[in-house]
Amino acid sequence: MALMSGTDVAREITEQTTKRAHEFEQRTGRKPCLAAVLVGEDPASVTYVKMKRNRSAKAGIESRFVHLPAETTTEQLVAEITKLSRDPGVDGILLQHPVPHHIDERAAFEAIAPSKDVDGVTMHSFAAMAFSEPGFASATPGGIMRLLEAYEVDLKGKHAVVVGRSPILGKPVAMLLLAKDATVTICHSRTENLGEIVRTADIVVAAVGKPRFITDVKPGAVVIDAGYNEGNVGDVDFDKLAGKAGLITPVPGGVGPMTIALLLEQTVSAATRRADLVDEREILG
Ligand SMILES: Nc1nc(=O)c2c([nH]1)NC[C@@H]1CN(c3ccc(C(=O)N[C@@H](CCC(=O)O)C(=O)O)cc3)C=[N+]21
Repeated sequence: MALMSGTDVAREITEQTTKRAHEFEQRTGRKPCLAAVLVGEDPASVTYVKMKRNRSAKAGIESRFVHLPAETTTEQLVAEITKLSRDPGVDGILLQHPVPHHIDERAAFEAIAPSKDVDGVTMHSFAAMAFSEPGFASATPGGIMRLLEAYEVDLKGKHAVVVGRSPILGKPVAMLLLAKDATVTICHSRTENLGEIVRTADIVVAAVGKPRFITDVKPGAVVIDAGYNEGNVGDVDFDKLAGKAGLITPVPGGVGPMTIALLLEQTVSAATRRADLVDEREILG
């Protein structure tokens, strides 16, 4: 068994991001700017947003925090996000998931301008991932793909089993694996014989949201744990699989840091692209 260190790969990516953020500032006189939107006071979400903002600051990215009360309506949230979408000082927008149940999350996500969707949560970004067109990857799926790449995991023709089908994790990571010529199976809460299917996988991506749910794999399988349950517990029973997997991500120190690295990298890319467009407009008059 060998560990896949998200911490190490994320550090390398963020070094590059920091350089690019600095170049952006030299060029435009301002830092790239990420707006983080949080609705309500869920303690885990408060912590994640804080982590993302701290990591942004360290990389030379300014962050703006829009903290809305739990009673915010869909209309109010859409209005706030639309404002950020139109604000020329904002390069990227992150709406922390989950939002309170009474809010139409899809409507809120779709208020994010595609050019600022650095967290890859809109239908536009999903379609780009599904069609292998340029665009922003969902942060966690994008991070998982970069981790597999860094450890030179061969995906072509291999059986990848994704456990979970959420719109910002299971579904998009399945699309990205497919684009790399993996044979992809998506399992979920209604799947029959789930354990049997998982045991046929060369690569397992656990994205179910159930602590230590994956307890057995094929010997030598590559195991990616995208779970983030309370107390830093993943969806994979690490102790049970450590001796059996070929490569495995720890929690913490695996997918989590990669998610943030991708968010920051894509924020600088969004900023740079917008500055390029402004320059182009000036040249063309
Ligand atoms: N729109 C949206 N985009 C997200 O990307 C998103 C979200 N909503 N909602 C919540 C989940 C969760 N998430 C994590 C990111 C980093 C760590 C992370 O870096 N964790 C550290 C440990 C945490 C610690 O050090 O305390 C690690 O795994 O090493 C975990 C979880 C992003 N999410």
